[in-house]
Amino acid sequence: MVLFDHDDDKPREECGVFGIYGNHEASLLTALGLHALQHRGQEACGMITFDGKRFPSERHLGMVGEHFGGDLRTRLPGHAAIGHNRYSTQGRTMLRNVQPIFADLAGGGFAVAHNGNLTNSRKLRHDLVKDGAIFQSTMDTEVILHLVARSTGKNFLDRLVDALQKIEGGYALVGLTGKKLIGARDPVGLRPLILGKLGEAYVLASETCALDIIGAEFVREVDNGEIVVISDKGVESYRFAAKRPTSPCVFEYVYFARPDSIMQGRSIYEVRRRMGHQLAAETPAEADVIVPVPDSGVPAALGFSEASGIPFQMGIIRNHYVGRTFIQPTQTGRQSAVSKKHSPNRAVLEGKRVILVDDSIVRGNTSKKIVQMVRDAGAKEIHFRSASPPIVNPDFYGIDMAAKSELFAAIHTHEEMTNELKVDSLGFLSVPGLYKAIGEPERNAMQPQFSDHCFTGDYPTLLVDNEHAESDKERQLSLLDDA
Ligand SMILES: O=P(O)(O)OC[C@H]1O[C@H](OP(=O)(O)OP(=O)(O)O)[C@H](O)[C@@H]1O
Ligand SMILES: NC(=O)CC[C@H](N)C(=O)O
Ligand SMILES: [Mg+2]
Repeated sequence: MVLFDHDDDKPREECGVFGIYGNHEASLLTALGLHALQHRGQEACGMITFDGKRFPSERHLGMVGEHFGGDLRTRLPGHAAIGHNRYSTQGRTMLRNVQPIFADLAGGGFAVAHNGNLTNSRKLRHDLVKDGAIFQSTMDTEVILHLVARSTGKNFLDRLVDALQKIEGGYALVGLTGKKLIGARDPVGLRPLILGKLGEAYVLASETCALDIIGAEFVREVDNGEIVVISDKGVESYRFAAKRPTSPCVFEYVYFARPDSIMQGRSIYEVRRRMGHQLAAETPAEADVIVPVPDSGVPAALGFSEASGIPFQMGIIRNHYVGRTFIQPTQTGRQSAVSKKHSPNRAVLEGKRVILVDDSIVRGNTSKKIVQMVRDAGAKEIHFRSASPPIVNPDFYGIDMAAKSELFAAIHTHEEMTNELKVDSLGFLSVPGLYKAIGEPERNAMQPQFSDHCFTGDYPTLLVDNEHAESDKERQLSLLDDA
């Protein structure tokens, strides 16, 4: 008998991670960094510092601005800190599932914050529990702490390497011990992690926008399969996986990252604008105005307008007090956020032939509502364009696209989508067009330059949990009902 609903452990989306070592305002700077990374996770935020003796820590449900104001130097003192913005992938939104998570290991304290999603964490968790491990959360991330704790490696680094070699999936990790700030990136390089410098202090962050906000300079990206250890000795680098070409998640370029961030030397904004150029070339339409679906559709719409010569107009106004909708944890939350977020600008739309440009269509929540809204505001024709290809496969590395049955393009033909959206025409960017926009002449089918599984079905890692059938008992990760 199942006593409670199964923990809703379906993957959702990204998270933001930040770490700093060697600055006595570490917590203040971490709060700023997390603030710049708010778009990567809106459900919870947390921070842990090291003050020379202990690990002051705060973990909250909600956003950074609500919790990390005031005199943080008193609340969270120390010269080193790590922080996290959570967008849950495994484990519901509740206090015990807020990161960073901490453990008192035999050798001292260890805290970790994770962006990404592990694809074998449920299998590992079941094995660990059988072996006596007591889990405090239902997050995939916690298995890392248990694996480090149980490793017989001779020092901390060996134990961490041991743990990382057992996990599969996507991860950018920041870790903190009494002596070190640690960064690690999965062997494929699915999730982003960069190294920066602020005076004598070193910084780790998901995106460059978090360096900009604190005035830090970009040093380099953490390599796929690399661990960086930052201590009083400076930065040391170790490999825990064989060298292979990196293949970051292409969705960072499409939607996740902030447009002012730089990834792999590319401006996200410029990439998205080029997606718009490409989209205009591949799926032209006759129209009076190009209207972006704010926020993430804006650069591509601008590009579409540049390439087509059709004027760009703000035909949809975005309410600034509603965040990202796709990263809401529930379908009801997502739908109500979409309605509150966008309003039609009748002055632009009435009597016009409109091309609506968004970065992507996932479940179709946004596009369906927007089209209706634009129609009600008097648009004569509506042509919907997505600046990414149809999303037809689920993601298991930290994006909220777990079930194929939820993906609009996976369950409908092109004609059905056109009818369901009630548009005059519908167009998507092609996979070759996407690669071209990012700056690659073509996709390397043997070794794709990006993890593009949501479009192609080509998964870069093993999907252990997905292939392992769980019993009812196994699916229920925790009986503690404290949501
Ligand atoms: O098809 P759907 O399931 O609706 O998901 C896709 C939509 O969600 C995202 O917007 P979001 O509101 O999350 O963020 P944004 O403000 O950055 O565009 C994305 O930009 C699309 O607009
Ligand atoms: N979106 C993320 O990167 C989430 C990290 C982690 N898997 C969690 O659920 O907390
Ligand atoms: Mg959007």
